[in-house]
Amino acid sequence: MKRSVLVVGGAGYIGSHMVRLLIDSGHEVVVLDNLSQGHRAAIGDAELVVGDLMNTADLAAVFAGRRIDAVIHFAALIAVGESVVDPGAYYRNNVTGTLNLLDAMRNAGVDKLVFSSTAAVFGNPRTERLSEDHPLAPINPYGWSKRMIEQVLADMARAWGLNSVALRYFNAAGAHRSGQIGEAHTPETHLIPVVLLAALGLRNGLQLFGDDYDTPDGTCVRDYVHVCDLAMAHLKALEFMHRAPGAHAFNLGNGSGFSNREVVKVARSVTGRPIPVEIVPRRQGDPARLVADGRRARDILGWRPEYPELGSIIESAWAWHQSPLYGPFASPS
Ligand SMILES: NC(=O)c1ccc[n+]([C@@H]2O[C@H](COP(=O)([O-])OP(=O)(O)OC[C@H]3O[C@@H](n4cnc5c(N)ncnc54)[C@H](O)[C@@H]3O)[C@@H](O)[C@H]2O)c1
Ligand SMILES: O=c1ccn([C@@H]2O[C@H](COP(=O)(O)OP(=O)(O)O[C@H]3O[C@H](CO)[C@H](O)[C@H](O)[C@H]3O)[C@@H](O)[C@H]2O)c(=O)[nH]1
Repeated sequence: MKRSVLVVGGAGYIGSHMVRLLIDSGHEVVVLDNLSQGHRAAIGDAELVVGDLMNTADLAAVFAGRRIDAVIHFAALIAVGESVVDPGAYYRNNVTGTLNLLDAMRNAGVDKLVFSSTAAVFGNPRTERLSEDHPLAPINPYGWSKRMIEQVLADMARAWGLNSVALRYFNAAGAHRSGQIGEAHTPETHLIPVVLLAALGLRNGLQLFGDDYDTPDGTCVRDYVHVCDLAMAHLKALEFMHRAPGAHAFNLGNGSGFSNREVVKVARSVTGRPIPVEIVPRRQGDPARLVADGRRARDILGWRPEYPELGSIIESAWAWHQSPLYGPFASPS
């Protein structure tokens, strides 16, 4: 069924892949983004309202005069290390900003939300793979900001009937098969793009944050999931909310963990370039290992990742970073 969807943070990395999928699937889209990290060019012909979650007038204006069936909310500050250094900015933007959005939704009578949560809500894992039943015990302000909103969503389901799905992504990576959109943050802090920028000679190699973790090779382990597979999970969540009221959460990962050293090795093989690595001290706030047990999303949402292999995820990101279209995205807007 055709839906009318507000995508908040839709000009960003994951949001722009969502916008593309919604349009390709025949849905109507309006994007709200402050372009602090987003790119106008990433959303093609979709309608863009430039506005900020911290400005309640911007929010009221985007809902006024539009029929919106559901909101997909990507807008946030996203860097784990930065959140340890500047927690206030993270709680303000991610928590207060989302509360403002929820108030505007309630005022406009919109009761469906898909929320970008994160594996960082779990903190240090007590089991090899993280299922939805694992305790939530974040170890950095970024993770706490998302954990708090998950609680807010549960409370608002009871208070006024908000229906929501929190999707806890593990590590998003890769780019759209068209080669037209992909990851481009300023500054770039995520491992795979940093490694690929080093392969291109646009950075002096990779600073690897710590090799003294309790993992097989001493470097952190993460579960990489293709950005287009994440977008597909949102489409399924959108339909799920129509048949399952209340607040729900799903973990989205492929269930395979790769150490930072393994990521560099696969990237060297995909790019055929030497990628120099310098070991530096640990970055604050990093859990040693985050790997998903994604069975619930597969069983209940029917989510089936199309690109589960790390090699193909990095290949798609490499194609994007080499594309002439990447250049204009290398700074925001
Ligand atoms: N990238 C990952 O690996 C990852 C993993 C888990 C969860 N997440 C979550 O997914 C979401 C999207 O991540 P991303 O990598 O696409 O990030 P991104 O920075 O590329 O996208 C976020 C977008 O939101 C916009 N934005 C930020 N604050 C805003 C505000 N106050 N008002 C309006 N717009 C605002 C930015 O301009 C940007 O376009 C985030 O909520 C993030 O926490 C990301
Ligand atoms: O230059 C770098 C960049 C990263 N790393 C390491 O690579 C691993 C992955 O780091 P990323 O910054 O790529 O990703 P995170 O796991 O810290 O966090 C990402 O995934 C999380 C979910 O797992 C969050 O939701 C978050 O938004 C998103 O930034 C970490 O061990 C990090 O220390 C380096 O060694 N050098």
